[in-house]
Amino acid sequence: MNNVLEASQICKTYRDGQQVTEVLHQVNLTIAKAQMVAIVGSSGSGKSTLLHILGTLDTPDSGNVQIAGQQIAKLSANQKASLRNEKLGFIYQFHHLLMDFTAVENVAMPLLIRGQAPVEANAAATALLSRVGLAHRLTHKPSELSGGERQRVAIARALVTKPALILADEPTGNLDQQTAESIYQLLRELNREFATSFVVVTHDRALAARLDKHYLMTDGRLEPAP
Ligand SMILES: Nc1ncnc2c1ncn2[C@@H]1O[C@H](COP(=O)(O)OP(=O)(O)OP(=O)(O)O)[C@@H](O)[C@H]1O
Repeated sequence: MNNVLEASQICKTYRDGQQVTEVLHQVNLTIAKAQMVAIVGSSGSGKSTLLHILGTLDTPDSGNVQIAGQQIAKLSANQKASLRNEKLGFIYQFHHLLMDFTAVENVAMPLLIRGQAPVEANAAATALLSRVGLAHRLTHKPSELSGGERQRVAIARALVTKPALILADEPTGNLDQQTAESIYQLLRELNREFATSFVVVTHDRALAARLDKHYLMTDGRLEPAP
């Protein structure tokens, strides 16, 4: 099985009293191993909602999500948490790094949660931080790093468990053009090196056009870009 993710006929509606908002309408998405896919769309079109559903952090009203061959709807909360820890990595625009911990500690955290010994976890985190160009920032805390450096720490943290699929919400969102370019180059290198698949939600159409496949989200409908 070469598909890391298969989502079919995903629907999601929010109800607030009388008001019904259909946020996702019969969305289909398939991601192959080592494929990088972009989703572009205007604000409020449903991109983050879809990303949360693909990441098993939210449930669709109907439709199926399969990750690494497993039907998400059949899993318990604990099984979903294990699947997230083993198969998925998350990168957010605002990093969500732990502010009281150093770069190495932030990156080692997912391995420690898995039960890996601290010495090994720190060695793996150090190697990956060096790989993303932060060998000289290992013991810095997030407040002592630039925006681009923090994003690199977040990328290293997402990759340290060698996930099959990384879900990235605006990974270059609040960065200047040059830093955004270097983050794109880094994601592409890591994609080639580890055969990691990516779903990247972005407003940056130039970035989207450089990924392997590019979709447009319009009012909850996902279509391949022309
Ligand atoms: N918990 C919720 N309850 C009600 N409506 C919601 C909820 N979460 C999201 N929405 C609505 O769903 C729609 C899609 O939101 P979503 O965050 O997925 O959009 P987006 O495409 O990611 O936007 P942006 O680019 O601004 O982040 C929006 O109209 C939003 O107001």
